[in-house]
Amino acid sequence: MEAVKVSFTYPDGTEALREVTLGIPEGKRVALIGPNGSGKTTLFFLWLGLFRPSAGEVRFWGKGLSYRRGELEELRRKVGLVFQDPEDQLLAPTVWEEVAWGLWARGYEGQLVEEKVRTALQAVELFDQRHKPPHLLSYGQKKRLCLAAVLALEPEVLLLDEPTAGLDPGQTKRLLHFLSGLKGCTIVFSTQDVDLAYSFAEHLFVLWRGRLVAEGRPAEVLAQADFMEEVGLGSDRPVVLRLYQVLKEKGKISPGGSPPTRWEELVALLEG
Ligand SMILES: Nc1ncnc2c1ncn2[C@@H]1O[C@H](COP(=O)(O)OP(=O)(O)OP(=O)(O)O)[C@@H](O)[C@H]1O
Repeated sequence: MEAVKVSFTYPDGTEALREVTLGIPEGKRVALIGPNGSGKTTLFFLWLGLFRPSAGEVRFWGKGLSYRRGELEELRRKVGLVFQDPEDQLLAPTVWEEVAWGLWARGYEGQLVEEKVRTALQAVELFDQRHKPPHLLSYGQKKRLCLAAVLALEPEVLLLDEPTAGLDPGQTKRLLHFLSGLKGCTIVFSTQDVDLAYSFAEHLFVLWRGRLVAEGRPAEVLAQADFMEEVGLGSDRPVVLRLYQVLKEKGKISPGGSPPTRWEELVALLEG
């Protein structure tokens, strides 16, 4: 998925994106990081063809979007978006139907629907709640239900808008573990959390005031404290990276190799 010199201005005149050019590497976990209002959600909507750019071109694996109805339907079969706010996505009377709905809309029936719904709900630990109305779920459960509804459709590309916002640490850990196991799926997630971007993304894009201001490997981009401060993401480097650098300076960890991205890896390095 690519954006080529994409600009987007809302009808009220707010310029949300200006000349953004970026390409999502296929099959990778990719973070879009930026402070509030930097244009992350707008970019997701453009990728899904919900908005058309004011200038520039949105491409899906090299092909520019034409916005014809059939093409948009095809695009939305391949690209799944999980909204930041679950209330924007949930519409069915029960948890089970919330997941089944998208499958029915695609012509799936009977036992196949049963199986796909069960698998998706079990993946997000909500199968036991399948008879409940979604509005009675907790916020974190609603977020996981939205993910299940999209996962059941087996998208090639998963767009996750702030996937861990509002989840407790246990849920966050299990969600990331689950997402790491989705082989072959390109995952693009938006966040303002440098620790999340560092530990989970393989590639990273930094948006600031609607512009793309950096991209690269998380360990390289997020290590630049002054730059991160300038673009409104605070001067704190990711905790694991910071500790690794301090321990290396103090000679507690032998130099060489790439920095660890998770606590477990840092501890393993310390234990030598
Ligand atoms: N419907 C709209 N009409 C007018 N302006 C909008 C609309 N939606 C978003 N904006 C503006 O567009 C800019 C980009 O918003 P967007 O939601 O894409 O940012 P974001 O990076 O996803 O922010 P957050 O991290 O807060 O979710 C902001 O200035 C926002 O106020």
